Amino acid sequence: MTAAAVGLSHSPLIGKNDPAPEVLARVEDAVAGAKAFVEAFDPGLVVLFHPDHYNGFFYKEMPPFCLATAANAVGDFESQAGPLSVPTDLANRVAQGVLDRGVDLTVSARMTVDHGAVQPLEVLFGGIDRVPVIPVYINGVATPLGPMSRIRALGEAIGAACAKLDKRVLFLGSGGLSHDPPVPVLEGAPPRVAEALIEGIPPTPEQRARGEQRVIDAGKAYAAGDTTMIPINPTWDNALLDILANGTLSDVDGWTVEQMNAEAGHSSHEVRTWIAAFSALAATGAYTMDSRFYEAIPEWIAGFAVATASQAGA
Ligand SMILES: O=C(O)/C=C/c1cccc(O)c1O
Ligand SMILES: [Fe+2]
Repeated sequence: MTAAAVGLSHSPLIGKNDPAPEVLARVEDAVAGAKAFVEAFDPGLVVLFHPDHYNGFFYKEMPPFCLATAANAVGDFESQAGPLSVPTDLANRVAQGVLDRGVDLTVSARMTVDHGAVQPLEVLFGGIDRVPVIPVYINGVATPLGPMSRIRALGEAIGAACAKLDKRVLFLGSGGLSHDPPVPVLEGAPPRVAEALIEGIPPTPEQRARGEQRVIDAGKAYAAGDTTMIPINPTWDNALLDILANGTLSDVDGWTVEQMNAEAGHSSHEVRTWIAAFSALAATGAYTMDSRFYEAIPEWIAGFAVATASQAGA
């Protein structure tokens, strides 16, 4: 088995509230580099660690993480809708391998995914159905959130399970880094919002459009410096990228949810997808980070990063 990893921030505001052209050009360069890396690696299987933004997972059952044996994209923020190419038999084998290694994984035979899963597939592969992909949801917004050590354990178990496959496997993490978009919170929510967060009542097109406009407006306010959101934290973001580059992944075990909220915003937990992806790669052997890009982009409400890594000596 051969493995590689890519971490890629996502934002539903890309193309809807863009930063200055020179910032955009730097991002496009970094993304083009990641695309070239992926093309050269030529994965036979992608394991996609992604969060959800109350489009697929709701409080009636909210697992800390869940592996899909089939998945459908909802099409929020004009992202692509429809089925992903999930190889069900392989997904079941990986799920069994994770459970055999003592991590209490849940599975979904009909996972709904949103832009958090779709955007990296669109950006790196040109669509959601171009490559066999096993989506692995990791909760990054819905409290209570578990310890970072369990995310490492999940990533390691998935890496070890995939090492048994005769495949070229790309571990892809989608999200983060520091950011604090206006994602709804169950605690203290008005009854109608609470019901939607618990039951997952699909929004009407008008409700969805209003919710999306609220995020776009927040991006404009964030960029104008007129906001109550926790600022993007480049120091925190670069410290995380250093940990990933150095392979000292257990350094995150001491991070607490409260500290992450305060220092990097309430959606900084999306970095759990990066931790899982790099832990999976680390479980297959030593690795090197081949490329690393970072820029704070308030217009996108994102500490925006792109990184690629491959097995040492590959
Ligand atoms: O409201 C949502 O569904 C998500 C918003 C958002 C904004 C900026 C960066 C992200 O990672 C997001 O998910
Ligand atoms: Fe997100």
